Amino acid sequence: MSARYASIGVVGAGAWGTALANACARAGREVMLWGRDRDLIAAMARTRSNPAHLPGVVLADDVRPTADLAALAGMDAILLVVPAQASRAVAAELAPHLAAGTPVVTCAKGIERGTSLFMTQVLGEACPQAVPAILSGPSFAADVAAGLPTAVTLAARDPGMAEALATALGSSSFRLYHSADVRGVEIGGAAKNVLAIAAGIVGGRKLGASAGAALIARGFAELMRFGKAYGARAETLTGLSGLGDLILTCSTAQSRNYALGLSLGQDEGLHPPGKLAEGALTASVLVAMAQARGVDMPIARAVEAVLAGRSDIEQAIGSLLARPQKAEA
Ligand SMILES: NC(=O)C1=CN([C@@H]2O[C@H](COP(=O)(O)OP(=O)(O)OC[C@H]3O[C@@H](n4cnc5c(N)ncnc54)[C@H](O)[C@@H]3O)[C@@H](O)[C@H]2O)C=CC1
Ligand SMILES: O=C(CO)COP(=O)(O)O
Repeated sequence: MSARYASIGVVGAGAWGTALANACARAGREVMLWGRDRDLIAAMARTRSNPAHLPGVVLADDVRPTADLAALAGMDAILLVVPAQASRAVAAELAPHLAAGTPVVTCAKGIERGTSLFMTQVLGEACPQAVPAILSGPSFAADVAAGLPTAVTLAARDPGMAEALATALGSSSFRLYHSADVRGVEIGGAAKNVLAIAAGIVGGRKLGASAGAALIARGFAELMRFGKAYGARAETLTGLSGLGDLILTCSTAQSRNYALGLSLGQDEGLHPPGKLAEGALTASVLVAMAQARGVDMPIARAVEAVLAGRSDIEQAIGSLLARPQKAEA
C-alpha cells in the first residue's frame, strides 16, 4: 500500500521541512523539497545543507531541493511545512499544481488568526481538491534530522489513508502512529505552544521544578477542556500530539516557545528575535475560541495578557496564584 506514496513533496525548507525531507528519504521515499528563497535553495542543492535553519545536518541524497512549486506536480503526497499563519497563502499557491485527491499533510502547529480555523480547515478552503491530513507530536527538527528516536501521530479522516501515509513515511527511528482524529491532533499542537510559553516564564522566574510540574498538569487540564469543547477525542489529547508534545515543549529551552517564555520571565522581552514561536501568534485566537465556548483557560489567558502588554509577569503569576481553591477535576 505504501507504494502509493513513493514520492513526497515537502513544501517549506525551514528546520522542520528539512528534517522531514530527510526522514522521508530515510523511509525510502523520493523527495522534492520546496523553498521560496531561490538563493537558499540553490545553496542547499550545492552544499547539501541548510545552515540557516538546521545547522550541522547533511541533506540526504534522495532529497532534491527546488524553488519551483510546479515541480511538485505529480508527487504522491505533500507535506506542508510552513508557519501556521503562512499556510493558507502557500497552500493556495500550491493548489493549481495538485491532482484531485492528493493528500496534503499539514505539519504546522497553530490556529489561523482572523478566521479561527484549524490547519486542516485552512487547507480545505485553500486547496479544496486535496485531502487534508496532519502530522504532529513531540519531535524537535534537530532530533529527527539526527535520526534520534521520535514518535509522532499522523491523522486523516480516512483511517486507511492515515495508515498508508504513516507506513510510507515512518522508519525505525521516526515512528508514526496513525489516527482518524484530525481535530484532536491539531488542537494538541496548537495549544501546547501557548502553554510552553507559560512554562518558560516559570523557568525564567526560577519558581522551581514543583511549579513547573504543576504548570504542565494544570495546562494539560486546559488543553483537555478546550479539546473536548472542539470535538477532540480524549485518547488523542492524552497521546503523543497532546500530552506528549506538551511535556516536551514545556521541558527545555530547545523549544522556541519555551525559550520565548524564559526570556519574558527573565525580563528580557521577546527574545530570541527572528525565531518562530507559534504560541505567541496562537495565544489570542486560542483564548478567544475558549471564551466563545465557555472554556476556562486561565494559564493561556495569562500568557495572552502578557504578550498583549496588558499584564506584567508578576501580575500574571499573582492572578493565577490568587484563583480560588477548587476541586481538581
Ligand atoms: N522546528 C521544529 O522542531 C518543529 C516545527 N514544527 C512546526 O513546523 C512549522 C514550521 O516551523 P519551522 O520549520 O521550525 O520554522 P522555520 O522558521 O525554521 O522555517 C519556516 C520556513 O517557512 C518559510 N516561510 C515563512 N513564511 C512563508 C511564506 N509566507 N511563504 C513561504 N514560505 C514561508 C521560511 O522561509 C522558512 O523556510 C511551525 O508551525 C512549527 O510549529 C513542528 C514540529 C517540530
Ligand atoms: O513542536 C515542537 C516540538 O514538538 C517544536 O517546538 P518549538 O516550536 O517550541 O521549538
